[in-house]
Amino acid sequence: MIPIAGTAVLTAAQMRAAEEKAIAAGTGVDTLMQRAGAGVADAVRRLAGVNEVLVLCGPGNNGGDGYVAAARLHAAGPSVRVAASAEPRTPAAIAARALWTGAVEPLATAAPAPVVVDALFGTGLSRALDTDVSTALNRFVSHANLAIAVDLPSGIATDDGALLGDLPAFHVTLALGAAKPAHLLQPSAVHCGAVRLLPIGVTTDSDVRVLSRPDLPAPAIDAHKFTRGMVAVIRGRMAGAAQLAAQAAMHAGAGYVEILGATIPGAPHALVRRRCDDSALADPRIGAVLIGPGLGRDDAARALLDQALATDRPLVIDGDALHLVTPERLHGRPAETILTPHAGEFAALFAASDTDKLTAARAAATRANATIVFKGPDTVIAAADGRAVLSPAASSWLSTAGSGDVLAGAIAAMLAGGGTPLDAAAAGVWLHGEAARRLGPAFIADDLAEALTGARA
Ligand SMILES: NC(=O)C1=CN([C@@H]2O[C@H](COP(=O)(O)OP(=O)(O)OC[C@H]3O[C@@H](n4cnc5c(N)ncnc54)[C@H](OP(=O)(O)O)[C@@H]3O)[C@@H](O)[C@H]2O)[C@@H](O)CC1
Ligand SMILES: Nc1ncnc2c1ncn2[C@@H]1O[C@H](COP(=O)(O)OP(=O)(O)O)[C@@H](O)[C@H]1O
Ligand SMILES: [K+]
Repeated sequence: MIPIAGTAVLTAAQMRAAEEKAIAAGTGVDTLMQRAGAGVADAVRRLAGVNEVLVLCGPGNNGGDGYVAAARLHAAGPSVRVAASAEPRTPAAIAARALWTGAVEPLATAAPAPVVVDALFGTGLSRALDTDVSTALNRFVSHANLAIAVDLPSGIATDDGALLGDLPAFHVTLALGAAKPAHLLQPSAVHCGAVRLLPIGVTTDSDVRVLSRPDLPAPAIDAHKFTRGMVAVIRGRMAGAAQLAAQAAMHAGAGYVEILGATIPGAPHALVRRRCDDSALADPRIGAVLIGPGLGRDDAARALLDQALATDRPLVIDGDALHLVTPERLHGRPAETILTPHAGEFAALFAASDTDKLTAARAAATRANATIVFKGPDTVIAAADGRAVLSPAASSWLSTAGSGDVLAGAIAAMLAGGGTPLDAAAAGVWLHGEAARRLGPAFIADDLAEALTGARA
């Protein structure tokens, strides 16, 4: 049971390919199922203690994992019962079923237990759950003190996180072999509870990974303010938003932050103010320019955006600027670009799409030749080369005005500090989430900007 931070994320097809590779190399599916079932039994025993366990088994290999786990749990001591939705159908699941010597109760009439283990369906789910199955699953989970899903909560679409039925929420999900997009994308992720990885000896590789704590060392002994990263924030119509972003960049660790345009009274003394002209933007020491927070969408805003796009400095584009730019305008830029849209800005920039958030973000990154931070309760970060990072759900208290400005400032600081755009965006998202976690409930964006200092430290 290991945390999924930093691990590879595989689709159902990629997982099957990894499984087939292992099988071709001599590790049979029965061996993989034994490893999976043993890992599940071990995790359940640790989490459930002496409480009675009810294992729900489906017809495929997810059910097979359930039978193996039930047999192993029984051998280890705890009281275990098994209920099944259908007879096992795959050879491996049929063999696993034979290991369970106790009764197999019908799903509809089985009594609940304090601990329920859902091994009904995993990556092979091909359609919505039948109502009788989802009714039974809800009944068991609502009566349990602890609900554990094997690989995925049954009824969740592995690759896009859609809910194929009326699903309960689980406390823990044990991802077998690798995390899947559904463990991180909404609406499914919230049904998974805490996701833990059970390695099963299958080599898993992917361009998509789970967000992890970035490596952000203290400044080098010979560091000075410009080597730590210089951020220029372009002020637009609403100075407060740009100032919030600038403060966030400072608290996230940038060595020098300037606002291009007038500040407002009470701005931090450490914040430098300059006129926004071509020479200010051409300063070669600038590591990242940020435009968009509070920019406005009028002609003055368009002129500022033109200036920002013309610089040869790395650029973070947020907020209003995302309504003024087009993906095609970003193609010729001589330096890296990061775009930080929420769902509305994403739709305005790339047009609404009916694909899942990961696919949409990756396509958008390629189209704009930029790194995309597609924000929300399941933030997806995608690079133009196809790599992507999925963030576990951050605090829902982030749904407060100005928290996006803070994120943009944090990302600009990371970019100015010298990271690749994908690493910088991921580090900014991590710092933002960590600052929110440290604050607990009911904070405002100004608190969040300040809390970046603690998260960065
Ligand atoms: N990858 C690995 O390395 C390893 C994977 N392992 C495990 O295998 C799991 C994947 O197993 P799997 O492919 O057999 O699919 P699974 O999720 O058990 O369900 C398929 C069955 O359910 C049926 N069915 C589907 N939807 C349905 C519905 N709504 N309502 C009713 N029936 C429905 C479907 O029938 P069909 O669609 O053909 O009609 C088929 O019979 C994976 O999650 C992991 O736990 C480990 O054991 C070892 C290593
Ligand atoms: N329910 C939520 N759970 C987790 N994070 C959220 C949630 N709602 C918003 N966020 C995060 O808060 C930030 C909000 O950004 P944005 O929508 O641009 O706000 P604003 O424009 O007010 O600054 C984003 O980083 C987003 O991912
Ligand atoms: K399951």
